[in-house]
Amino acid sequence: MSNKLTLAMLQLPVGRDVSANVLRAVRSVKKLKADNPKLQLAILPESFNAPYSQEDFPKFAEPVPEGPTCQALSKLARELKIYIIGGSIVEREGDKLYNTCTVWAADGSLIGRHRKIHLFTMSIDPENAGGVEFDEAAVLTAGSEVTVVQIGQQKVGIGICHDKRFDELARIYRTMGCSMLVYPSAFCICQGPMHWELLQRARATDNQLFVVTCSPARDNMSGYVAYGHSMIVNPWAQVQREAGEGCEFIVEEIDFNMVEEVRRQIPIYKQRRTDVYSKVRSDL
Ligand SMILES: NC(=O)CCC(=O)C(=O)O
Repeated sequence: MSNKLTLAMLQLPVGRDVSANVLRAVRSVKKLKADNPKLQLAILPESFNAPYSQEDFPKFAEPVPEGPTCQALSKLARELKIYIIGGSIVEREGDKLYNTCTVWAADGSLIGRHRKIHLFTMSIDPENAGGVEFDEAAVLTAGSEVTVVQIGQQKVGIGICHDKRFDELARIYRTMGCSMLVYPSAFCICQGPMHWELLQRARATDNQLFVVTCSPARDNMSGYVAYGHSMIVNPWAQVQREAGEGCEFIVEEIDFNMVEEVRRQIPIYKQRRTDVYSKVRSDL
C-alpha cells in the first residue's frame, strides 16, 4: 500500500463575485488534475469564495452542504475522483454564522465539516507593521468540535488559520493518530513575517507530522490583505514548499514514511512525562 499522496495547494485570488471565485477554483483544480493525473487531493484557501471581511460575512453566507459553493465542490470531487479540502466559506445555519471548512471524498460525499474553533479577534497597534483590527467573534460563532478526516491511508486534522496558533489542538490531532494537519488560512500581513512560518514549524516540531497551509493570493487593494506564502512543512519541521505572494499553485508528492522516520529517531511522544504534567495541569 502506497504511503504517498500527491496534493495541490491553490493560492487563488479572491474577488467580490462569488460565482467567479468558485468557477476559478473549479477550473484551476481541473487544469491541475489534467496536468498531474496522480493528483489525489486539492486544498483551497480560507474564505476562497468571498472576501475575508467582517462586514461581508453575512452577505456571502451559504448553507452547508446545500449551498452552491458546496455543491460545486462535491461535483468537482466526484468528477475528478479526488479529495478536496474546500478552504473555508461562511456557513449559515439558522441565525448563526460559522467559518467552515468542508472536506469532500472522491465520490463527492462530505466527509468533514470543520467550524473554526478559535475565532480571529485581534487588535494590533499600527506601529507593528501597519497593525490590524479584526473581530470574527462579533459576527461568527465558534465551532466546538475537532475534525479528523481519512484521506487515503492518512488521518488528517483540520484547522482554519488562527486555529494554528493553538498547540493544544494540534497535539490532540497527533494523539488521534494524524500524520498531517491542514489549515486553510488568510493570515494578516502584519503578523505573517513574524509568525506564519514559525507557527507552522512549531506545530510540525511538536507533533512530528506534515503541516500544510493554503492562503488566498495577496491583493494589496483589498480591505484585508492576506499574507500568501502557502506552505508545506515536513515532520523534520523543514519548509518543503513555499509559495510567494501572488496567484500560485503548488503540486507536491508527500511521503508519509518521513513521519515514522522522525518519530522513530526522536521519540519525544513516548518520552512525555504526563505523570509530572498532570500534577499541575488538571486538563491533561
Ligand atoms: N484569518 C485568520 O484567522 C487570521 C489569523 C491571523 O492573522 C493571526 O495572526 O492569527
